[in-house]
Amino acid sequence: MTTDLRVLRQDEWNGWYDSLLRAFGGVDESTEERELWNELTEFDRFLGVWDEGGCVGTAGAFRFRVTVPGGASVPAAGITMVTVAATHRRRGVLTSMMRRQLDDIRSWGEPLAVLTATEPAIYGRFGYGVGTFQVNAEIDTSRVHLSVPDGTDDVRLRYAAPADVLDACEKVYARLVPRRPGMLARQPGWERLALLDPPGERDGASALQCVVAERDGEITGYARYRTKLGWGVTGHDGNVTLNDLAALDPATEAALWRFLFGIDLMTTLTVRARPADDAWQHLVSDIRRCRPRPRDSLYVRLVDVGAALEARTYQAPVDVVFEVEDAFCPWNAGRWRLTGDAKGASCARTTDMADLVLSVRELGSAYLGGVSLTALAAAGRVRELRQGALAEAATAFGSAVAPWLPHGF
Ligand SMILES: CC(=O)SCCNC(=O)CCNC(=O)[C@H](O)C(C)(C)COP(=O)(O)OP(=O)(O)OC[C@H]1O[C@@H](n2cnc3c(N)ncnc32)[C@H](O)[C@@H]1OP(=O)(O)O
Repeated sequence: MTTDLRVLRQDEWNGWYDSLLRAFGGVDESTEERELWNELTEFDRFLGVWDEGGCVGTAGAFRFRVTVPGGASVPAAGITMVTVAATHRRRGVLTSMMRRQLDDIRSWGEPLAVLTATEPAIYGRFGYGVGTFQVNAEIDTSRVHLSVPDGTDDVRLRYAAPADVLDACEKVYARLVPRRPGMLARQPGWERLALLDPPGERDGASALQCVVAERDGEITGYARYRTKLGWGVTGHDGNVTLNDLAALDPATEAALWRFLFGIDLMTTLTVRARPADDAWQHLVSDIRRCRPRPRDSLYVRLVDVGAALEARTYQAPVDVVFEVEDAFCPWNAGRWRLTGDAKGASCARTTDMADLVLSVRELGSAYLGGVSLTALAAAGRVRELRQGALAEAATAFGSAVAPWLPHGF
């Protein structure tokens, strides 16, 4: 099979995007969403594979910055829109795009690549490890109650049209980005994703609604959500679905959750893609009736092991030699000495004996502090050669705040 893999041209985008939608199950997307993705496409970083004029492969790499433990904002390629036409599957087209992408990302000097996967089994072979988990929940708000902290009553809530307060909400989001590993610094344009609200995709629910929280005249948080009223034999049976919520302090956080729990005629609150350590889980009277479920979220690939490990800090002093296996990006393979603490780190090639043996995929999983090296060792995926090195590294790599990806891409 001879196919042509090359950078996407602007005049090819429509056919390229149609091919992508077909591979994602023939999604019928709104014009509004299509136009937004077209605007967000970074043409110099998007690839297409062509067979006799037809598009059979798509892949992109957004120019992102992701927060790492310690608060630094590190360049990361946001891998997206990866598809291969069903007519051309299992012939190595995906592998050829992954090869080209990772070589490109290395040449751009970006130490990380990140993605969310339609199927978790796809990307491990290319060195991506699951680095963050999210929590989904179906909360029975007719039975579950909240205990809120002092100060909650000082927070004022008001309804606002989502577009009218977009800039103010984005400022709140931007203040939260350095506080939590995994959060993405949003480039101009990306905030509009949160406003997408095509009537055809509401499934009987309301248009997007927004409530902002204020204290002393300043916006300190917001929630965007939809409501869907239903009636059962016992009466009202409505559902609230939360799209996103951000709060700068505990009182604001509690005020917003109390609002969502208390909307009249609603008996359930559906929560998607929240941080693993989200505060509401500790405000509720009955976590079991909230049915929290973890799900894999952001996959992380260290494209440059040395630069990536140096870019974050470590919550306890660490001095270990890793033997890294990386068949797909062999420039990472070999021994690296990492020394670091909460102030900074250095990571360089070494000929010293290895303390821990692992593949780049495990390093990707542990990188943001959301997956423990000890757990990976218990699964046989990290081997300890020097006694004590595992506990030392596992403690150092941890994060006081659970890493979290705030939105898809
Ligand atoms: C970041 C994102 O965009 S995630 C979106 C991923 N895309 C989708 O889910 C859209 C629907 N699926 C597809 O488009 C395609 O099936 C793809 C992209 C997942 C795979 O494309 P292909 O060109 O068929 O993959 P390719 O032939 O290069 O396979 C490489 C290897 O991965 C394996 N593989 C491919 N797809 C899968 C899968 N879904 N699950 C498990 N293994 C897989 C292949 O078996 C092969 O293994 P091998 O090297 O041991 O033989």
